[in-house]
Order: sequence, then structure tokens, then C-alpha cells
Amino acid sequence: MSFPILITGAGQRIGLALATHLLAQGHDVIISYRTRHPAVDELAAQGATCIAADFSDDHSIMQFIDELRSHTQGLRAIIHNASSWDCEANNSDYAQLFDDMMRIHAKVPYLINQHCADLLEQAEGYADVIHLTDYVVETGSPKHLAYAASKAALDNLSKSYAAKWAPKIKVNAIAPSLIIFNDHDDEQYKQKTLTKSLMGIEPGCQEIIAAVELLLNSHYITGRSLAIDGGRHLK
Ligand SMILES: NC(=O)C1=CN([C@@H]2O[C@H](COP(=O)(O)OP(=O)(O)OC[C@H]3O[C@@H](n4cnc5c(N)ncnc54)[C@H](OP(=O)(O)O)[C@@H]3O)[C@@H](O)[C@H]2O)C=CC1
Ligand SMILES: Nc1nc2c(c(=O)[nH]1)N=C([C@H](O)[C@@H](O)CO)CN2
Repeated sequence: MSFPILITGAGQRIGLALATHLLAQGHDVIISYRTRHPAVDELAAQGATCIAADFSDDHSIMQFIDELRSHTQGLRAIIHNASSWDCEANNSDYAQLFDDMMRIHAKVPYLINQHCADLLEQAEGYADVIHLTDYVVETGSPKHLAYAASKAALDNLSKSYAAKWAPKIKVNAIAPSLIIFNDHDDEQYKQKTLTKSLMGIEPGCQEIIAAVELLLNSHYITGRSLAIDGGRHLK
């Protein structure tokens, strides 16, 4: 029996592209969303199970897990995509920022993994957990300190879970740098960002879709991080 793939934060952008692709490939898909973007209605119309979840505190995380478990007896994969790219310049309450970053990028994946391991065990063949981290796990980020630290925590969880759950459940990270700009990004920021990688392009969501497909179809990659960063580390 084939079980659904869960994608968190799939109401827009990369998560939405992943959900759309996996549905088109014939997978059952469950998503979490915070804002009911019109795209969520479209995913529901394509057969996705869409669960509202604002991961703002422990209770709401556990409520999501309970609702998720009411929808399925198993999971083929979990893609931890939900994220907030927040920074110190936009916050004066650093304690709150740090807690928020750690919650969405490390605590949410940790609690979902801890409480849904039994669902992954039901998968036919291999199951997968994929953590969306960030290139800055390697380098840190002077402008997104708490964000980068929280993504580094998520990267570390990938290694721990890979060792804990092998061989049945493969656990990997995907560490992108620029994939898609935000609508509010101005031309100066875009040009500056494009110069940071050797490839010098805004590659788009297809790069992450291809990386997810590689991991889902591999029988021998676990505990690793796929760097999808245009050679930024060599600039
Ligand atoms: N885009 C890029 O170029 C890069 C992306 N990445 C990583 O790839 C992944 C996807 O990136 P991208 O598509 O840009 O992500 P987004 O910034 O679009 O965020 C993805 C989703 O996370 C949801 N979310 C944020 N905070 C919460 C919360 N507290 N509770 C519930 N949901 C929440 C958002 O919901 P809502 O829609 O309601 O706001 C949003 O839909 C992320 O993990 C990101 O860090 C890494 C490097 C580069
Ligand atoms: N949750 C998000 N995380 C990140 C985003 C984003 O839009 N949402 N964007 C980036 C940048 O593209 C960065 O990689 C290059 O400036 C990083 N993380």
C-alpha cells in the first residue's frame, strides 16, 4: 500500500511546487499551511489533504500531529519545508526571534519526526525524511544569526535520525542558497545576490524538485546534505 508524502508549509513557493509535482507524479500528498493562499484550494482540488497549522507554540504543533495522524495510517516521506527567513535587523526582541527560529526550523521537524516515526515504518520499502536547511549552515550568516543557527540544528538532526532509523528510513538535508527571490526583493538586492554564486542565476523550484526526486529514489543516500547552491562556496 502506498502512503502519502507530508510537506510542511506548502501553501506557496518551493513547498507548493513540490506538492504540485508529487501529486502529478501520482503520490498522495498531505500539506500543512498557515495562510489559506488560493493555491491551497487548488491543491485540495487536486486531491491533497490540506491541514491548517500555525506552528507558533508547542500546543499547535501537537494539534497538527494529532490531526495528521487522523488522516493516515502511514507515510512514504516527510519533507520539512516550513520556514521563516527572519533576521535581527527586523526584530528588537532577540529572545523571541531566537525561540521562533528554533521552533519552526528545529522543534517542529523534531516533534513531527518523534511522533510520526511509526507512520514512516509502515511504508513499503524505504521511507524518507528530507530537511530543507540552507547553504548558511556551512558558513553562518552575520545578518541572519538565529536563522542560520536554527538551520544548523536541523542539519544536525538529519545526521542523528539517519543513524537512528537506518536502513528503513533514509534521512537527508537539502541545503539551498538562492532558489527563488521574494516578491519584495528589489533589483539591487537581486543583482547583488546573483553575483554570490558561480552560476549567477535564480534557478527556480525545479532544482529542489530534482533533489527531492533523487533522494526519494535513492537506496544508498542517507545522513547527507545535498548542496544546491550554484557553486557559491567557491566564489
Ligand atoms: N527560497 C529560497 O531561495 C531558499 C529557500 N530555502 C529553504 O527552502 C524552504 C522553502 O523556501 P521558500 O519556499 O522560500 O519558503 P517560504 O519563505 O515561502 O516559507 C514556506 C512556508 O513556511 C510557512 N511558515 C512560516 N512560518 C510558519 C509557522 N510559524 N507556522 C506554519 N507555517 C509557517 C509559510 O506560511 P505562510 O505562507 O502562511 O507565510 C510559508 O508558506 C525553506 O525551508 C527555506 O528556508 C533555503 C535557501 C534559499
Ligand atoms: N524561508 C525562507 N528561507 C530563505 C529564503 C526564503 O525566501 N524563505 N530565501 C533565502 C535567500 O534566497 C538566500 O538563500 C539568498 O539570498 C534564504 N532562506
